[in-house]
Parts: sequence; C-alpha cells; structure tokens
Amino acid sequence: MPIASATKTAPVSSPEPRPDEPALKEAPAPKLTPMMEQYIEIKAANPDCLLFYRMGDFYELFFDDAEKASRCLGIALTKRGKHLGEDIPMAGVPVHAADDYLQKLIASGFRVAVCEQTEDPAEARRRGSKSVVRREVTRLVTPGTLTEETLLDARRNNFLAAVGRIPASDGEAPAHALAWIDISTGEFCVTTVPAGGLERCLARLEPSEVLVVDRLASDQALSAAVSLVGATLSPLPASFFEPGTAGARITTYFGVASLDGLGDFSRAETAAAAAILAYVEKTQISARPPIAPLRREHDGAAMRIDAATRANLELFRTLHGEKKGSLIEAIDRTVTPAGSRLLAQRLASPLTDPAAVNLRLDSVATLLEEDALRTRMRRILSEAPDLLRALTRLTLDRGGPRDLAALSSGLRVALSLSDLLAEIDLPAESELKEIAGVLSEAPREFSQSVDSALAEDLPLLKRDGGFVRAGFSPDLDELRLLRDESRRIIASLQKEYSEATGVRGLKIRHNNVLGYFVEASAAQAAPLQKEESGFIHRQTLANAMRFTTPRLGELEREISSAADRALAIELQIFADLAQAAAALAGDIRRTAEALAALDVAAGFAEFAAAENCVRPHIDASRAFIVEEGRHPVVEQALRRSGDSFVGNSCQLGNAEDETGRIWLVTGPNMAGKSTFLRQNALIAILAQTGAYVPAKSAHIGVVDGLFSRVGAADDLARGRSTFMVEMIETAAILNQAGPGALVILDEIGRGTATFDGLSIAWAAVEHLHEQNRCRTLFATHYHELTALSGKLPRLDNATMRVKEWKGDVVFLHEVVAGAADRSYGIQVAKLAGLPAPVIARARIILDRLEAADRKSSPAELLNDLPLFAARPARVEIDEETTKLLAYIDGLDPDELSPRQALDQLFELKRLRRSAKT
Ligand SMILES: Nc1ncnc2c1ncn2[C@@H]1O[C@H](COP(=O)(O)OP(=O)(O)OP(=O)(O)O)[C@@H](O)[C@H]1O
Repeated sequence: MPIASATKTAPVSSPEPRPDEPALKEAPAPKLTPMMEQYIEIKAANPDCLLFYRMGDFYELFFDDAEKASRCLGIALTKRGKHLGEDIPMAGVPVHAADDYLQKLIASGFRVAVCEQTEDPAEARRRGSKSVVRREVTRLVTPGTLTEETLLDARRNNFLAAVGRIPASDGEAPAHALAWIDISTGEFCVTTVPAGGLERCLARLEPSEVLVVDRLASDQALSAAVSLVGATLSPLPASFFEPGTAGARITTYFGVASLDGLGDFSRAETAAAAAILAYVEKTQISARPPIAPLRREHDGAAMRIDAATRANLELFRTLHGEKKGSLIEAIDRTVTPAGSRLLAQRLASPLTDPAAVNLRLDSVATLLEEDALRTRMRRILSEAPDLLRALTRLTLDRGGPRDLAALSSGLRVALSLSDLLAEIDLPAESELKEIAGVLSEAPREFSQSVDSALAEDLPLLKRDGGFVRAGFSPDLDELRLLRDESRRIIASLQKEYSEATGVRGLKIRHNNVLGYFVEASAAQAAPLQKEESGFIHRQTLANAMRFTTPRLGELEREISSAADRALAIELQIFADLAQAAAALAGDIRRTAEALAALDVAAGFAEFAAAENCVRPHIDASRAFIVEEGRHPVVEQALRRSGDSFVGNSCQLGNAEDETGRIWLVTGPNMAGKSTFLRQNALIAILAQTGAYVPAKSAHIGVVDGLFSRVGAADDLARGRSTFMVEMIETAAILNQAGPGALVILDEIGRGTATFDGLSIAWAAVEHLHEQNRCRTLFATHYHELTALSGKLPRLDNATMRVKEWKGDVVFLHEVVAGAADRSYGIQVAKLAGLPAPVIARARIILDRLEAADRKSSPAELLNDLPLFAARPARVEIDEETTKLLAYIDGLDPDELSPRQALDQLFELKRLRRSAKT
C-alpha cells in the first residue's frame, strides 16, 4: 500500500496525528489531551486574537477560531477529537501560504496570534511520551503592525496611531495628542491635536489601526472618526498610556538618558507615543523593529484639510473609492515605492511655511532644467529596492537573503546617484545639496561585504541555505565539496549495486522519512532479500521494496552532517550581515529618506515637463492669482478622449490685500463650475506640497486651511441626509475658516426648498465676506445672489460662458466676469436625453414661471398653468403628437427655401391632423 505523502499543499487540516502530538482519542474523552490543555492555556492569554497554532507544516485553528477562519477564508472546517463530549472544530492553513491567509484575515478586521513550536519535537519526546512540544506566541499580527511585503501596499505607508488624552484638571482643558508609526519603515511622529481636530488628523494619516485607552472606546465621536478612515479601533488598558511611566518607556526604547534629548513633548504626546511603543513590544514579543527617533510635528506646519474636503477633492481616491481618477494618480511620476510613499505623505499635508515650500520647489526647478540628467537619475532610481522595509524585516528576523541584497543594491544606487548629482552645481543651502551629501555617505563597505558574501541567484528564505557565494568561506566550500562528493558516490553506488545483484531496475532514492534507500520493484526484489546480499529490508510497498546498506547509511550521515554544518555556517554569515545592517540602521534610514526625496523631486520635475506646469510663486501674503489654471485630472482625462482643457484664471486676492475676495460663480450645469472650483483648490495643494502647478502662472500666499463643500452625498451610516451633510460641512466652514483659508463652496442650499436654500446661501456669502474674510469661490444656481456684488465690495461675479446654437447650449468652459443670464437647465436636460414631450412640457412651465417672476404663490402658479388643471392625473401624449413635436424641433427655418417652407407647413398640418392630443 503506498504511503501517503507527508507534505500537503491544500489549505485543509490533516486529520492524522503530528509526530509531536500524542494521539487524541476519538472516543468520548472527558479529560483534555496535553496538547489541548496547552492550546487552551495559550488561547486564554490571547482572547481577542485568532490563534494560529503551529503543528508541523500547518497553523491550526480550533473551536470558534476555526469556524471564523473557515468562513472568512473559505477553507475546510474539519474536526479533531472531542471537548466536553462535543467535536472540536478545526481548520488549518499551510505554513508556506500563511501570509496570504493572514492578509485576508487582517483585511477582514481580525487580529492573529502566531504561536510557534519553540523546540524540536525530538526534545519533547525525550522528556517523556506524554509531553507536548513547547509552543509560544511569537507575534501578534494586527492591521497596524504588518511588516511582510506580501501584506503591505508598497506604495503606501501603513500607520498605527494612538490617541493620547490627558483629562481636564485644575481648570486646564483636556489635552489630546496623536502619535503614529509605520513599523515597516520605522517612521515615528507625534502631534498635539487641537480641540475637535482628531477627525482631521486621522483623515490625513489614514491609519489602519488606532489605539485608544479602553474607557474611550465607547466614545461615539472617536469611533466614528476611526471608522470614517476605515481603521480598526484597538482598545488597550490604561497602563499602556500611563503618563507616569510613559517618559521612561520612550527613553528606554531609544536608549537615551532623558526625553529632552528627543524633543519637548507635552504629557498627552508622551502618553500617545509610549502607548505605541508598548503596543509594538506587545505585538512583536521579543523582536524590536528599528524605529526612527520620535519626531514632533506642529499642528500649524501643515495646511489644515478636514476629512470631507480630502474626500471631496479626491486627493487619494475618487468618491467611488477608486485610485484611478484621483489627484495622486494624475501626478505621481515617482519610480520607487519609498518615493511614492513620501509623495503621498507630502500631498496629505501641504506645508504652510513659504521658505520650506520654496526649498522643495528649488529642487524641482533644478531637475526640470537638467533634462538629460533627470532621465538618467530616474533610470538608476528605478532600481532602488525598498531599503527601509528590507531593513525592518531583517531586524525582526523575518528577512531573507533577498533583503540583504536589497540593502546592498539600494546603497549602490545611492552612491551612483551621488556621483550623478556631483555633475551639477548645486546651491549650498538647497535640498538637493543635502540629499547629495547624504547619498555620498551611504555605507559603501556594508554593500561590498554583502556583495562578496551573497550568490547571484538568491532563494527567498534563508532556511535552506544556498545563498552564500562559492569562494566566500573556505569552510563552507569544503563542506559543500564533501556533500557533493558523497552524492556523487551515492550515484555511482546505484550502478555498483545493480551490477552486483543483477537487478537492472534498482534505484537509490531519498525521502525525508527513510533518508537514502535502495528500491527495487516487488518482482525484482528477491536477490536483495537474501541475507548474504548485505541489503537490509526497510519497507514493503504495494509494488516495491526498500532496503538500506551500511555503506549507504554511512554516506547518508556524512552528507547530512556536512549539510547541517554548511547550513550553520550560512546562517551565521546571514546573522552577521543582518546584525551589521541593524547597526547601520541610522545611516540606512538617512540614505533611504534621501533617495525618496530625490525621487519625489525628480517625479515632480517629470510631471511639470510632461504636463506643462509652472513654478508657483509662494509667499506669506493673501494673494491668490492663478492665470489659465487647469484641473490636472480632468485635463488628462479629456486628453485621453482627444479633447482639450480650457485654462481659466482666478484672482481671490493680491499680495497687498489683508483679506481675501469672494468669487461668485454662476453658469449652467455642466458648464464647468465644479471643475473650476476644484482646480483652484488642487493648485493650492500642489503648490504647497512643493510641486509645479498646471497653470500659465500662479501666485499663492500660503493657504493655512482648505475648506470645501462640494458634491452631495448622504452619510446614511451616520444617519445624516444629504442636506444634513451639506449643512454640517457649511457650518464647519463658517465656524472655522480664518483669514488665511481658502474656501470652495459648490451650490449650497440646493438640497432644500428654493427660498430656504437661497436664504441660506445668501446669508453664508455675507458671513464669509464680513466674518471669515477668506479667499472664497462660491458656485451657485441662485442668480439672485449676483446682486450682492453691488453691496459687498470684495465680491466679484464670474460666470461660465456658453453659446446657444439652434436651441441647444454649447459649453465653452470659459470663466468670464459677470453673471449668467439663464440656467439652461432644460437644454442640459435635453442633452441628457430626457424624452422630447417632457422637455416640451418643461419649456411651457418655465415660460409661465418666468412670466410670473416668482411672485405668485405656488397655488396661483398652478392655476396659471392650465395643463396641470386640465390633466391632473397624467399628461398623455400619443405617438403622433410626439412625432409632430419632434418634427417641429428638427425644423431650421434659416436653412429653408420658400418652397421648402411651404412643403414643411403642409407636412405640419398633416401631422397635426393625425395627432389626437
Ligand atoms: N475648463 C474646461 N475645459 C474643458 N472641459 C471642461 C472644463 N471644465 C469642465 N469641463 C468638462 O465639463 C464637464 C462638466 O464640468 P463640471 O462638472 O465642472 O460642471 P458644473 O458646471 O459644475 O456642472 P453641475 O452644476 O451639473 O455640477 C467636465 O466633466 C469636463 O468634461
């Protein structure tokens, strides 16, 4: 009978007992098996996690965990033994494919505790037949603590955030702080959160997990803010945030004597940062990822952009949640994952200090000018692997030979880029000069030692060896020779045995259970079974017999001891190199950051060249003068369909103004109002991110807060109707926008009755003009508002130009001074394909409404519109009438000769006769 294969590939659990595990009795067993006892103990210590319990080549899950995992992963649910008379549900995933399953579980909101075997099953057996292999949880996998390449998006950070809160005391208001870390890259920051600013800060970071003290977990505003960004909320005991021990936790982690050495942190900030470190320790158990020294960010250093504005402007994804069509997708020309991550970080928090913005813009200017150099630079950059993520994996002992190679090739890239930058003259105080300096100091020797140690083709895992270059270690070479020689001898033995026994089909084979053995088919095995043959019987299968010989055993031992010793040498070489990398963590980090900054600058230069952008003039004034600005996303989309974008200018303040102006933009639907509003907000964001902007010229006095109310969507999850969302967003703007803000408001008030809406919009414009005094773009359908320009000195009317042609409306997408004369709503509706009778009827109603000049009450209007009175139930228009109306619509009197006109008249009479209505 053939022996079942020991390795499994399908994600189902194996019902046969593992070698380390005493067999479970299928019969009712009131007493727990030792293995189940161990499982239950470990599970009890990790109640909030699914427990991945290592058994041989599988991670097994039991009880509820098994049911949950089987549902989530679609893997088979089996059973294993009984507990309290009930079957124990079990599901398992193979270790080699565990990452894929982990990813699914984490994405579905689970946490996973990975429990490994921490001793050899043979050792456990030596302790006694009943003893179980020692197991320990080596790591908790949570959304915010991932490090594996396969579990992460290379081009996005994966932030873990913690909310620190010091309650009000002695007349002092409560203080909030937010700390965040990307464990996979080691970036670690903290900031104070102003009252009501938590949602905004979270929206900027988009963390995947947020730590809060457990008593805050029921805070509705907090959980709403967390779920808005799609993060997992992880409540923790107060000890994680304890301000009394927080400072010490941070200083211990960084090995510094006092916190002052790192910076000046408030109590709330210290608590938040300490909670992060405590959680890192809890989840990584014994491993310590390399973490950059804690950096403090000032809240005012970045443009304040609230969650709604970020979403509305589609910075990172469209309102439908897709990356395609977002701003980042339109502007990202970086060629490395780290560059892309830095670009996303910068775009999420545009700067407010003009000097800092100009430093970045200088880099773009230089690289834009140096066209050929930029092309070479980007080619070299594109070969730079992800240094920081490789470093983290190595330090956490989750790395492989390819991570070492990644570090080495990343450092080599840095050195060649530093040579390239040396070819141009860089101003002393520039960002590029600083980058060039850092790159030239990349640890060259480390890269050389990795290259001399590692082979060309590297395996993914270090586990099986085979990654050290021949010639690097004489001892290793000798052992490999011995191993290969023995293998050669074994191959020649097969020939020898076959000739000696006369069994032509005799083979020497190898498997993990028997090691090397001689195999002959059952029909040919007789000569080997004779005692004098020297063959020792090992196994009988259905069709074959297996034997060993003393010589084979000896060779086997030689090979395996040589292989073991060779592997030990390789692993030691690996460990030495990984340790050297960890010791250079600071240098590697600086190099990686410089590479990323260079990639962003070169990417922006590429974007500027390809998309015809200009350097914005940035200062601390209230200026906002954009000449022929364009919307980068819409422009690229139009280009794809062969159309071109019409640039439009906008002026909301001059350099000498102390307050901003309001532009009231009117114009028909589809004329381009929303596009115009958004493009100006995006230009401000891009400019302060340090990018060139799509315009002929742009002068922008830094915008310290960007507020928008555009698009309409309800937020049913929070029980808010469309109109309610609109009013909440408007309220936030009117309450918060200061003189340095830029506000874009698109059609406020349209979600309610006309007069209510008009009144709200009217009052909002007045408030913005008198109180907020900020730069504002206000698009509206309420033409009545344009009259306000006579009353409010800093309000200008602007309108989208359209042309009427043969009864249709043609959009010119041009913004000009003045007010729209009409809405053209019916023409747009016609373009949209509303049935001709509906359009015809709407025209009649509109004429009446306009004639009544909105003075009559709705009831009077109703009487004024006899069709309503005549046909209250349904307006039935028969087919012939429809034809008649369509015929009239198709007539163009300008094009007709007198004779044709007469013919048409007869045709009209004919059609009228056949129509019933
Ligand atoms: N400046 C422009 N140049 C070329 N095409 C443009 C321009 N602005 C807008 N468009 C085109 O017009 C379409 C409609 O623009 P937009 O949504 O801004 O109109 P709108 O006036 O805000 O309409 P609504 O009031 O219905 O929201 C865009 O999708 C784009 O294809």
